[in-house]
Amino acid sequence: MTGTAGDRTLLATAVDRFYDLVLADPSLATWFEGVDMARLRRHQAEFLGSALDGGTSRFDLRTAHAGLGIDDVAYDRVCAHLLSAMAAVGVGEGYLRELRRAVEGLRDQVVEA
Ligand code: HEM
Repeated sequence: MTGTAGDRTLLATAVDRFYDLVLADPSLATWFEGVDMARLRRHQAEFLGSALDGGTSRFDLRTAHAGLGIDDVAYDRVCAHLLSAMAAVGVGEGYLRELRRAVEGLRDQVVEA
């Protein structure tokens, strides 16, 4: 999805929308207190643009989330916000299906509680 400049702009828009949804969700907001959100939005867009397209990423998700006590419920909610943000910017069904499968594959690296 992230081959062209247009794709990268779309992804950045989706990531902004994604974190707006996360921060507006009272069951998730506390995890992000004190986090530099501009940096996180940037890093998430970079991560999604590389790792989820089958490439490698400089981010180690296990290390990034270590000690945060993230459980399956929180993980499911974050993934739901990610998918609805992607859908809202007009990403196609096929890509959404791939994305759903890809984020399911990351669960073990993020959930620890
Ligand atoms: C689809 C699953 C997820 C992906 C792909 C993902 C990806 C990332 C990435 C790329 C970073 C930046 C790492 C860095 O800057 O070195 C990050 C940081 C972070 N993530 Fe996630 N994440 C996911 C799920 C979650 C969930 C479920 C939560 C909490 C409910 C969460 C909370 C955080 C927090 C708080 C940080 C910032 C940590 C810090 O800067 O100290 N993430 N995540």
